[in-house]
Amino acid sequence: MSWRYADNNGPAKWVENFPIADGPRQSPIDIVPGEASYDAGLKPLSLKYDPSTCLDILNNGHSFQVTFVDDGDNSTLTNGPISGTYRLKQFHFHWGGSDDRGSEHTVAGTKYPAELHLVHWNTKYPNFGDAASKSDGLAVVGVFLKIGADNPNLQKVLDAFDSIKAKGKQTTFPNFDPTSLLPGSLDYWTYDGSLTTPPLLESVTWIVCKEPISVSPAQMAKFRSLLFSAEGEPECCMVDNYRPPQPLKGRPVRASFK
Ligand SMILES: CCCCCNS(=O)(=O)c1cc(S(N)(=O)=O)ccc1C(=O)O
Ligand SMILES: [Zn+2]
Repeated sequence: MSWRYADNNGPAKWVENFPIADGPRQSPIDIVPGEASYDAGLKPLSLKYDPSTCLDILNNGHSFQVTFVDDGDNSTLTNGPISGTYRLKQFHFHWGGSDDRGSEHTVAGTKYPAELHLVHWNTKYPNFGDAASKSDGLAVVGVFLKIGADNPNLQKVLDAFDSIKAKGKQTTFPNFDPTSLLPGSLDYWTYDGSLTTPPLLESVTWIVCKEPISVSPAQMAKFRSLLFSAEGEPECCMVDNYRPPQPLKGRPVRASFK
């Protein structure tokens, strides 16, 4: 099924092929800081990434992703709200057609121009695909991007875009350290949610950082130079690849900070 983000195949239509779209723990959500409850039991995040596990960068037709070797515990997420060890599988972004929108999570209704997602899977399961179907199978760390100074670490990712402009294009992307894309503070909100793209599986522990990282207007323009379309198809700019906030349905949102 070729889901996208346009009016005829976008988020409002996904429920037709993925009924879980109307499920009890869908993502993203609007995070209302005043309604989040501080949980002193929440541990700090432990993110330990090995740049040598970075493999390639791919335009998958709905975003681009940087994929990691996940056959060992080289790049992991531990502590935070989760128990056990989760391995980094890939990171990707969501962004808007202009700087006033693009993030999936919002903070008291505020949209950021983009949002980074670092996807990890629980090593209590044999592989990513199996984990993706379990209620505690995945943990995604979300980081907001805010318009400001040029981000030289992000620029390393954007410099690969000329080789992956169209859907299906892929190129090697060695020795990148995703730690360089994390904000100075790892204070976070956490709640139980889902994948934000089909199959929308309700298997994600969301960990959303309070502090954004910077992105310059020129760098945002570079994001918007990618294409949803494959080579030989009419060009369709990859923009507005975000799902809007979904009903909280009584879920608690916890804060790791006061
Ligand atoms: C077995 C089916 C799993 C498909 C989900 N794969 S994923 O890497 O977790 C993912 C997460 C997300 S998200 N926004 O982190 O929920 C978006 C896209 C993808 C993707 O596959 O491109
Ligand atoms: Zn995502």
